[in-house]
Amino acid sequence: MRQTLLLRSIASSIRRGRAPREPSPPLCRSFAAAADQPDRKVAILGAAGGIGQPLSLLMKLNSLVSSLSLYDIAGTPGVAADVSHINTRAEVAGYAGEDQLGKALEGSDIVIIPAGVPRKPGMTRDDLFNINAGIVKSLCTAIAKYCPNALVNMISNPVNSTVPIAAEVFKKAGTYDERKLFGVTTLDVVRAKTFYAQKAKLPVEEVDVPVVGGHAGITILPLFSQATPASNDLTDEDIKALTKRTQDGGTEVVEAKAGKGSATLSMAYAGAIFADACLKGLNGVPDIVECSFVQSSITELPFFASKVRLGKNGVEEVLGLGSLSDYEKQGLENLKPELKSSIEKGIKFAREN
Ligand SMILES: NC(=O)c1ccc[n+]([C@@H]2O[C@H](COP(=O)([O-])OP(=O)(O)OC[C@H]3O[C@@H](n4cnc5c(N)ncnc54)[C@H](O)[C@@H]3O)[C@@H](O)[C@H]2O)c1
Ligand SMILES: O=C(O)C[C@H](O)C(=O)O
Repeated sequence: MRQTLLLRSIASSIRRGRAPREPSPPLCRSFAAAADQPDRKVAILGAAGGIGQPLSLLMKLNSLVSSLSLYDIAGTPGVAADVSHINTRAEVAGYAGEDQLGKALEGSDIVIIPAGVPRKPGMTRDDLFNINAGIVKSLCTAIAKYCPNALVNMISNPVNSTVPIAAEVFKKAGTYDERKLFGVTTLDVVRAKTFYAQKAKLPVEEVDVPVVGGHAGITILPLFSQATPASNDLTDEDIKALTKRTQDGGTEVVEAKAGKGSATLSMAYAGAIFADACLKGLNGVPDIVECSFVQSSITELPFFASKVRLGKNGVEEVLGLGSLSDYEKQGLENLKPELKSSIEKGIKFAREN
């Protein structure tokens, strides 16, 4: 088609006795080509919020997305109109209010949930439980009804409890598939990589650090003994400080924002990385591995964050912990009681409400 047009323009220039014009380079190139990618619908619940807006932007830039469904209790028509003008593949629709939730969810391959309240200084993630547990429960009830086969990427805190709540809701509805439910812990990995690269003076884009356990305080356990590239320059004190900074990364941002919420931009980045990995897995790209809080049997706890291999049906394999340093072994034992109690709290809430 382009070639035919070019030939016609050359022929007409020759007829008019002018030199043929070079075709001009395309304007506003999109980020990536979409050729031959299957159609994928991604829904974001809480899309008008601090995380939801930049996450909507990043998912609009992802050429694996053909349909982007933005849902919130209010404000989504504006976000959707704004994002929809970006010249990338995904068609964008905004839905506001509970009566539009079904339409927002129908046909979704992935549902990302950043709906709920964030922390203020002095609060723990568990202090969000009373509000966010109910929000997550009602959204998951709708997912079970309108898109029971979707992969669910849970961002809403406390993740250590909201993932078990989602599992119980899906079990009750008869739609639970443990391969399709993920607590998003990617921000812990993003932080661990950044802090480790800075301290070890390594190029950050080459660094990998697995983070296991859960997503709150000491339940976040970065495995610096498995970091790559390995660094021989770090002392035990350095590793302790890096571990603490990773565990307190969320609080560092909450305090810096001084009452105006928690991490939103770095979380949107992390959420977009994780959703992209899920999309690639669904599309059959091999060897897609990310850390995530999933149903697990690698410890005695029913949910645990570790490396998981993603495939066409979600989790293909939950990978083991690998060999741990004595410091990490101790960290693992220390985190279990808190993680166990957060998981049980979520399960109890979902069963009783
Ligand atoms: N997993 C992580 O690593 C991580 C990182 C950062 C934040 N978070 C959590 O993400 C959540 C959102 O944070 P934020 O900064 O975007 O908050 P925010 O208040 O800026 O946005 C939340 C959005 O959720 C919407 N919402 C509330 N109830 C809803 C419902 N029933 N249905 C749909 N939308 C609803 C609100 O209208 C709002 O737009 C918080 O719970 C926060 O703790 C998790
Ligand atoms: O710290 C928070 O409350 C938000 C989030 O869980 C984070 O790790 O940044």
